[in-house]
Amino acid sequence: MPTPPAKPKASASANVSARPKRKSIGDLPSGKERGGKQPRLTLDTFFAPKVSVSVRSGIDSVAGNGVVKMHDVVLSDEQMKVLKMVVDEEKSVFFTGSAGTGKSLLLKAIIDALRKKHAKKGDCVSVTASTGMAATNIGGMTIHSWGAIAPTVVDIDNLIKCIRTARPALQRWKTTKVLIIDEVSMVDGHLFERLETLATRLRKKTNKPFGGIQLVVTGDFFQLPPVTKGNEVPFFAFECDAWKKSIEHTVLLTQVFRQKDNTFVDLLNELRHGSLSDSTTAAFRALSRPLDLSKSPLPPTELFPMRHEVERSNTSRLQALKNPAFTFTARDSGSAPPERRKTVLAQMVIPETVILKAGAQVMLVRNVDDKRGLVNGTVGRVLGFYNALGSKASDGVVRDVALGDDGLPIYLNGANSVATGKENVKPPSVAEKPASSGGKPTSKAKEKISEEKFPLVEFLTGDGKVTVLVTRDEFRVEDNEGNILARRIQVPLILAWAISIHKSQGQTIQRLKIDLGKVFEKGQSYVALSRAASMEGLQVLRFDPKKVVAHPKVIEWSKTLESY
Ligand SMILES: Nc1ncnc2c1ncn2[C@@H]1O[C@H](COP(=O)(O)OP(=O)(O)OP(=O)(O)O)[C@@H](O)[C@H]1O
Repeated sequence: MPTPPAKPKASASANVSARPKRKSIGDLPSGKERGGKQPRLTLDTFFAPKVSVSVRSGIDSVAGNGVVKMHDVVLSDEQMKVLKMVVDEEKSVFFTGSAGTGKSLLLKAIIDALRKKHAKKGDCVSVTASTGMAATNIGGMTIHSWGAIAPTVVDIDNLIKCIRTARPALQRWKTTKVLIIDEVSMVDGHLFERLETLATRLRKKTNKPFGGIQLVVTGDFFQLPPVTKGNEVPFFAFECDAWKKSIEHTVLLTQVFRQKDNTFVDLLNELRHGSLSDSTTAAFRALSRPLDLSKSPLPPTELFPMRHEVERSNTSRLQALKNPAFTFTARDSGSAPPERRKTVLAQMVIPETVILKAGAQVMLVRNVDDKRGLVNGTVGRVLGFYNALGSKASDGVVRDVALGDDGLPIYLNGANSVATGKENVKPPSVAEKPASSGGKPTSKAKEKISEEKFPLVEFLTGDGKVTVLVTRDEFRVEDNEGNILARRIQVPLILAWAISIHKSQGQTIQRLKIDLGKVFEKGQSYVALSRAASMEGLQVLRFDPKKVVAHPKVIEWSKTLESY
């Protein structure tokens, strides 16, 4: 049975402090600032635009026997229960669970199923998340962008006036049947309240909460909290009245998939709640030993709380490599005025310049092939730089490559054909012999070979190694009418000897090194440590139980949750 809606003990107004004034792309001036000769504003002038991404996930079958598969993964009973509750029973649901319980995977299954169900009704399924990164991962928009919530417009009547001038946003408010919100732990309670008010006022009159929109909300409140200024106490979404009114069912997923080792799962669970027994503390301290480097071609990825620490670590390690550097400069375009375009491009996960060398550790920042583990967050090592085969060099992220006995790459063009190439030699010759799979070279493989050389990367996935040539891909930001404000064509890789804890959220990392001495935020240690797939692949430095803190409000509230 689903649990009844959670009844948090903390009151909606408890520990609430002034909301931080956050800047976003083209913040709307305040009411005062907008007086006088200012041109009439439309919402397109200030809210963050839609981020367009490719999410290549899908349900393989929604079979009559009720079994749902995400590619080769079969949803568990508890995941199925949520899926049915959302898709068949049309309930407003919040599903949560500790790190690795398959919330993201389930959400992708839900999105696919809802889109299929509502295929004829256009865009009535709205996919959003609290942060740009999280939105990118599920092919959605930030909740601020979706709702046209200008952080600087405090007065709700003013905000409504603004939204009414933005046809696409108003349309979304009116036509949405299901609103999905991912990584809800970072949604400020005041924002949630505001969304509910807007839904009630902008949509047809109804007695139903949230203007009759079905909510599908997920996240883990033990992970990262809403951003606050200084020492402000966060006001979590679960604390606000709108939450209590709108969420019909709360489901706690209990089966952890990321870690296979139950001992590790138990240790992480204690860590999640921030109350560690002596034996758990001892177990984490014992993980300070260095990882066995002979067991993997890659050194462990280091996690840092601060972006500048990440940059310093990556830059110094790149410099230490003696191999020649290959610089990939983004090809940028877009219809936004130059300054605006610059701001939009600066916020993309992929930088304007990517400098790589053979031997560099890199991370894929695109979901390319879930089935083979080539997803946003997969880490690999650059083996060398080679030409892409085929007519277009920038037609899509990866080309399958295997290394031949002579150490040269064999290009697998599609499933059946091959060609070989030499590093830094242009163009590589097209092999006439069939691949080991027995196919023949396609005509495409014989077409003109691009001048540009791309990194050949050996990725380490949960199932082993996958070697692919990573070509350029398109990152784009659109406004709400689908106009491309900014487009960046770039190799979808970032350096990954080190990454920030923020960027690591949602990822599964096979080999990880974390220095907890530098961690400051509640939930941050848990997010960092729970990325590890195993204890064997995890090194923890300066483990200090005092740095492992869960927010007391979250602990209290979580006591009201039970598994379904
Ligand atoms: N039903 C399932 N069967 C097998 N593997 C699964 C299942 N559900 C999820 N997984 C796998 O478990 C891992 C963790 O899943 P996922 O990232 O969805 O968890 P999460 O709850 O969103 O974690 P986090 O809160 O840390 O982001 C992934 O590798 C995912 O493919």
